Amino acid sequence: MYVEGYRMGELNDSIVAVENLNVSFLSDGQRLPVLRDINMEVRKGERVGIVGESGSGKSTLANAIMGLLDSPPAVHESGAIRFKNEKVGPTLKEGGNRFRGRGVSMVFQEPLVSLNPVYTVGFQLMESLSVKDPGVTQKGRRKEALKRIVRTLADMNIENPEGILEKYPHQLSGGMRQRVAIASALLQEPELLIMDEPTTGLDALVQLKIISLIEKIRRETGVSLLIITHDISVAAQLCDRIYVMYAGRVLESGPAEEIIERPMHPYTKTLMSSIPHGFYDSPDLPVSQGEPPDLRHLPPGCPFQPRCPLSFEKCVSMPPDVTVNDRMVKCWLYAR
Ligand SMILES: Nc1ncnc2c1ncn2[C@@H]1O[C@H](COP(=O)(O)OP(=O)(O)OP(=O)(O)O)[C@@H](O)[C@H]1O
Repeated sequence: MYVEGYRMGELNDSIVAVENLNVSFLSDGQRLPVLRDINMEVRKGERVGIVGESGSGKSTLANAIMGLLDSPPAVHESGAIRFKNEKVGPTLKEGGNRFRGRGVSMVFQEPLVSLNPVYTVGFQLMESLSVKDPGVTQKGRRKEALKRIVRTLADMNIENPEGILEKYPHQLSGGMRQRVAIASALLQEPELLIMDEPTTGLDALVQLKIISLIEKIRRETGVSLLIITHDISVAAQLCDRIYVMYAGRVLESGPAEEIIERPMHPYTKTLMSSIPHGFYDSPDLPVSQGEPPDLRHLPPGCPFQPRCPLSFEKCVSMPPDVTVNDRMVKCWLYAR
């Protein structure tokens, strides 16, 4: 299978590869297809963005990669996930927290999910540190462990890091919680850090600070990043490559710069047109009205077709992946 001009998993710098993944959720006795034929990859040192509206399946994809969909209502229909070219289980059931200590950490959408409300920040960071280095919590090494924790918190631009170790997560501001959650993930020394909506719910100034913090982390640690966001401008600022998701499918992917400057899929164009003018050259396509798709009643063919201002007869059948150099788009406009 060709994705973006190269064979997935063929390069030895692949960190995580998702191949033809199909996942459903059981709902009212029905199988709701939430991820459909997903192919994506994060390579060593890359910053990859998954972009799409609420409900497009971004978090489900991240959870599938993490092995967190290990029981109903999630149903693994088909496909595989590889970590450094090694299959990490043909079924999601094999996966429960499959990456813990193995190189992938996740910062969840709401930092209070990443952080346990009943333990102090210091206790939780010590736990994170022991994922990679189980002996670090032993008596003789506590001083060294504390030093590493304080250094990592300082790297997150937290002033007076010692002062928050005895605090509980709810005693911190939203921005501070996000920094602690990122520190907790980094203490596990991951090769891939997945961040689900890292800036959502934070005020504009804190968002900017978190974005520059993520850039700094990438620069200084070389960690690969998978950024999940509904905000294409966040992906534009942070990512090298972008996958655009809609109704559980990837409709477009390619280098971030090209997607931002020359979006191909009409859905990507509508996402771009929601960015205020002057920030980027928003394409002149009206934002499509209408609700996000109901996965129970997807139209035949392209799922975006009912909202697409450019749809035509062919769109009632599913377009193939059209690959042009390192870009992929799933749209009949390019398959004619
Ligand atoms: N546990 C579940 N049981 C049934 N359906 C679910 C479950 N979790 C998610 N879904 C459905 O799967 C679809 C994708 O949800 P998902 O949270 O992955 O989307 P998203 O793009 O991350 O959106 P958001 O940013 O709002 O979380 C949605 O239709 C959602 O209702």
